[in-house]
Amino acid sequence: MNSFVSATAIETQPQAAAEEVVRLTDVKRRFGATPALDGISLTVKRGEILGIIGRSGAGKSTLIRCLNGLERADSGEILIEGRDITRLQEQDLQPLRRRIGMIFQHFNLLSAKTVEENIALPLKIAGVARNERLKRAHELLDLVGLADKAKAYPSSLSGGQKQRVGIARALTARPALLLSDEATSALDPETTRSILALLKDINRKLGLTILLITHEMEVVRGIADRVAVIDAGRIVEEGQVWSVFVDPRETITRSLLGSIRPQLPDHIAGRLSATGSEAILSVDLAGPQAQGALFAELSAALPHSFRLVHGGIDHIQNQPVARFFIAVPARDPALAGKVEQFLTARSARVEVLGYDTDHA
Ligand SMILES: Nc1ncnc2c1ncn2[C@@H]1O[C@H](COP(=O)(O)OP(=O)(O)OP(=O)(O)O)[C@@H](O)[C@H]1O
Repeated sequence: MNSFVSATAIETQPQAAAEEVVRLTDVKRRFGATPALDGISLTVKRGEILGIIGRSGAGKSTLIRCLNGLERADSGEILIEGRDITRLQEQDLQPLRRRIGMIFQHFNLLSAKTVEENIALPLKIAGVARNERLKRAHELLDLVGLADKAKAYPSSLSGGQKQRVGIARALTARPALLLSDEATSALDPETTRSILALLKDINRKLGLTILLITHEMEVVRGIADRVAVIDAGRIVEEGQVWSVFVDPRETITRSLLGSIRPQLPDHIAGRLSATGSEAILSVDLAGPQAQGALFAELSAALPHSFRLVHGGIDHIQNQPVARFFIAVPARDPALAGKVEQFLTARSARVEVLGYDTDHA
């Protein structure tokens, strides 16, 4: 973990405004026949990290452009710290845009300027004196762990270092909201983890509100408090990250969760049919139950009632989240029902996926 300077030196300006930094109500934006945003309603509370996840074409970029006022919504309200940006003229949007810092997939740094100049640029544009803006740039370089790179040019930095500069620049004007647009999509997994750790650290230290737009559930899993799934311009599922992981309701959410959630191995899934010698059940559960002696108790209550096939326990937002696959002998047709009853009585979600005949 990096050692960062005291957050008090660079705190975001406290605002007397409402708890909600962002509130969208029934926002619509259509391009010809395509409803890019089809009635989006969501809120982001101060200090919260909200992940918005969706496939390509789901409406993420349109949502970002509407949020920073680059795109006009056809209808609906977009409140940033209580002010409806859909009603503002272009010249009134400018100060509001300064309340939103942005980081991008490809960093968008100016190659002819040094790291400190890149970071100080928003203050230069705002007319802040050179000494003051460089002081601020150095505070931010300390915060992102790049104090020794002030005089370097972006071309000499790694992708992770460039994104740290991008984060520092986004924070220069002390924004109320950090908007992250696929900020880790161009980075390798290890660098992604370090950038997510940095964002979480800044969120904790500064109380910074972060809206993460991504197509990767791993990013959401890493740092978000809540997740909203966007599909065809609509929020189709929303909740605390751990609860969406344990009980995804929508097919699109299950698909986005993909391999970061245990799946029945392909060679077993491919064998499943409507009859067979064993029923294959998925078992999902979260909280203390996920770490309890659930299977030992099941074994004691119903001896020889199951075989563990696959799965494990993950920890999301400090919550144990478990997903297992078990095989239950089908010779006693009532057994699968009894096992299911035993597990559901202990708050597990159980689904019979099919029957297997060949587990040798
Ligand atoms: N300027 C535009 N003109 C016409 N159609 C557009 C325009 N911008 C977006 N769309 C359409 O609106 C829908 C949502 O697009 P958007 O770019 O917001 O999705 P996205 O989730 O950001 O996708 P990606 O991850 O691929 O960038 C798509 O069907 C897209 O083709």
